[in-house]
Amino acid sequence: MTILETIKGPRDLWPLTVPQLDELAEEIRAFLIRAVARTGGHLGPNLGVVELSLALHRVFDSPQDKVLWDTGHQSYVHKLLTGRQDFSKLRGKGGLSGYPSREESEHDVIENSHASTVLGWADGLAKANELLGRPDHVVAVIGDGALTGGMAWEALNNIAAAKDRPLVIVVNDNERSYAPTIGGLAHHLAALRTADGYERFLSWGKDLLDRTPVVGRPLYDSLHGAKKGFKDAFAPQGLFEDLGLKYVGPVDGHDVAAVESALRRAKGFSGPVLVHCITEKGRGYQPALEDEADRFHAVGAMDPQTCLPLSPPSGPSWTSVFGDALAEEGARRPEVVALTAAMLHPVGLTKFAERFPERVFDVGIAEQHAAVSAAGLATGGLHPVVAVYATFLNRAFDQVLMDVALHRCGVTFVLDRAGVTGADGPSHNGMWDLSVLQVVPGLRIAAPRDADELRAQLREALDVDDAPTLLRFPKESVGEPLPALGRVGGMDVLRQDDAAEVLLVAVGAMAGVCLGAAELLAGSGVRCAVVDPRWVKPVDPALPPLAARHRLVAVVEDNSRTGGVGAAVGQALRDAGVDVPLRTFGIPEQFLAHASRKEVLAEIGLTPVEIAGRVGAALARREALEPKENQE
Ligand SMILES: Cc1ncc(C[n+]2csc(CCOP(=O)(O)OP(=O)(O)O)c2C)c(N)n1
Ligand SMILES: CC(=O)[C@@H](O)[C@H](O)COP(=O)(O)O
Ligand SMILES: [Mg+2]
Repeated sequence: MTILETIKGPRDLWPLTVPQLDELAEEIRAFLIRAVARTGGHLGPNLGVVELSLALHRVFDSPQDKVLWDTGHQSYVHKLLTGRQDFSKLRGKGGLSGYPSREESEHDVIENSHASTVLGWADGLAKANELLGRPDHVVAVIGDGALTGGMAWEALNNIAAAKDRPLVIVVNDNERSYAPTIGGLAHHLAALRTADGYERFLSWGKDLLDRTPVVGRPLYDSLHGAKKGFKDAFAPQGLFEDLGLKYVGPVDGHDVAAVESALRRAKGFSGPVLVHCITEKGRGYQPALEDEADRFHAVGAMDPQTCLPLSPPSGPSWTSVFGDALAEEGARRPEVVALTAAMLHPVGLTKFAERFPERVFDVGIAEQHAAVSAAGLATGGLHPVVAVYATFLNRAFDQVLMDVALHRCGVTFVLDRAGVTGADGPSHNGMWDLSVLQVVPGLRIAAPRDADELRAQLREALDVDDAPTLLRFPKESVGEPLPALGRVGGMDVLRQDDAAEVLLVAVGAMAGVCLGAAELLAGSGVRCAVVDPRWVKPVDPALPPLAARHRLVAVVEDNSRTGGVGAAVGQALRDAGVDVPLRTFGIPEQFLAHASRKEVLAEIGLTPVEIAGRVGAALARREALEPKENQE
């Protein structure tokens, strides 16, 4: 039996010796490589927090003490130590979530996989403990990447002010988000890392000079006098200490005894304290360590020996089509610049960055800053393209509204992972953008249905320099071209039928689903036309009169039904005095449990069969309600 198999809960760690802990760490790494290669997941981040997780659960008594994880993608070891060792369906339907989950365990608190929130949670929990007289500890783990998010600093500002409120912050500093972490903070963390090197260098120098006859001592004394200036130059006084936080570190995050000692010291402080752990993303797995792009930050199911994907993609992704198109546009349009929030490669900016390195800005995990900086770039005469995952733009809504749109800035937002993403769980689905952004005056939104449309709509967006534009597409292969048979207003006709009873309005990647539904309906004698609005906001003025020529209209979108495109179409029809019955198909107003995109789409009825069935039933109900003489 392995040591790992004996760990049923954190307290089983407490009696272990350091050699046993080192052995357990190796067992855990082997487990992670084997299990995550089989299912896919965040392998690199979790390989980097093995010893840290062991030490945390030896020093703190979870769940009484709260162990909190920022972003939560690095909580696999935490799960292994808190009674969850069946990773066979990790991130899959009915299996373990890839993030903390209260439903799974009392040891889990934050399920939200959006970065930079952990310190806010910790601030609140520590205040609650103080007010309710609980002696429990709160320890928050935040990565160096997540620390570049503004929310982290809002929390730090509050935490540092409460000098007598215990709270332990662990900075898991592996020098990377996906790519190496950017910005002044990264430089400061690096300086703190050298602080340790500086001290070691100093003690080495002192020993050497002590052993140097005659000149040694006087030389050491003069150097020592210069120490203050030298230290400030090479290891500046900690930003965190200047804020008012106690600082412990830097600590070798892979030396479990050292981490444990630092955490025990921190636990003993009566106020807020920051433990700076130096770790290595991908530790213990050479292919991850050699992965310059992102140290196997997030891998698909793969062969652990060859690292080749077990199920290669069926075709080019939307991301790759966008990346190629933007690089081409960038060659023609010198005013185009690109912004990423620490996800240059995942959002497809690699090629653009290779060709125009001076025209790409990685702002760190700071989507709000990206939007406001883009407003500045646009006002300065450039055309910024802000490429983010759809769900992460949620936090920049006010900046899109009040900085970009209010000032009519020509900024183009490109939302990857729009719609159901699936395996990353409820906080990763890009299911709110078409609802939340409906209220932004002047913002124009496009949803391409295939690669050609993505390229065309990107060009159209880049031509707009007096208003914000936005494109959105899902996490999947881009699929076959879906050619237009004609155009009505600005809308493409995908299935032509002048005698159609039903009009299906297909939003973006739902075009294929609508064409499939129309085919099924035709098989049961219901004639359908299918249109793709292309630009879904504002609603095309040609849509109400077109709708009026049908007996039923259905809008199908990979977005929340609440306040989405379907709702906007309904409002446009009413405003135009068109009272044709309307059905809206989309994502229900709920948080979706993790499963594959395909499984989730089936669960929520965004499939040809389901849509055909419900449209057919709605039409039948309409017929049943109509007086006989009205029916053709
Ligand atoms: C608001 C937000 N933006 C972007 C992401 C995507 N993302 C997930 S993990 C990650 C990098 C996190 O880096 P760090 O905090 O240093 O953790 P590490 O992976 O290095 O352990 C990013 C950018 C996110 N989860 N949340
Ligand atoms: C934790 C996080 O937010 C990202 O790592 C995300 O899981 C990546 O998603 P994709 O795998 O879809 O790029
Ligand atoms: Mg990091």
